[in-house]
Amino acid sequence: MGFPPAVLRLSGSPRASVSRMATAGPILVLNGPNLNLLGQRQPEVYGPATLDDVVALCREAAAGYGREIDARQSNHEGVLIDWIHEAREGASGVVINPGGYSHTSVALRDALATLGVPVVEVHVSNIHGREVFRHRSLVSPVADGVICGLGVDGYRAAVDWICRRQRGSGSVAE
Ligand SMILES: O=C1C[C@@](O)(C(=O)O)C[C@@H](O)[C@@H]1O
Repeated sequence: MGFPPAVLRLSGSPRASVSRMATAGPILVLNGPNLNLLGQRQPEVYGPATLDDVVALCREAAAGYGREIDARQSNHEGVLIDWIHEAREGASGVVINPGGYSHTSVALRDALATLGVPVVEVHVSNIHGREVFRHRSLVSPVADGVICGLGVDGYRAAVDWICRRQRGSGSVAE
C-alpha cells in the first residue's frame, strides 16, 4: 500500500520515551545538502520558502513553548555527523532534513542512532511520490517520526511534536 500524497508518520517509539529527555537544551534543526537553496531550487517541487523562512517558523513554534532552536545547515556529510555528535551533549531533540543523504548515508543514520533524544526526519516534498531512489530513507528507521510532503510546514509540525511530548518533563531524566 502506498502512502497518500502527504505523509505524516509520527510514532511514539519506545526509543525516545525511555531515553534521556534533556528539555533544557535547544532543539537542533539540521538541514543537509542543497537545502541552503530552498526558495531558489526547483520551486515547483520545494515551494517558495527559503531556509531563513524555515528557521523563523521553527523558532516561532519553539517559542510558543518557551523553547529554543539551534539551526544549522551543511552540504557536507562529515560536518552534519559532527553536529549530531555535538547534539549528544546538549540538544533536547533533533529535527533533520538530511536531503539527498537520506537515501545514501549509513554514517548519518549511525550517528542519529546514538542520540537519546527525540529525532524527527522531515522532507519538504513527498519522497514517496517521486523517483524510486527517493522512496527509501536510511534515516527513517532510526527516527521517532517522519514527515514528508507538507512543504516547510513539516518543520513546524516536527518542532511542535517534540515540544509537546516534552512539555512538563522540564528537567533531565535518565
Ligand atoms: O534534497 C532533497 C530534499 C528532500 O529531503 C526534501 O526535503 O524533500 C528530498 C530529498 O530526496 C532530496 O534529495
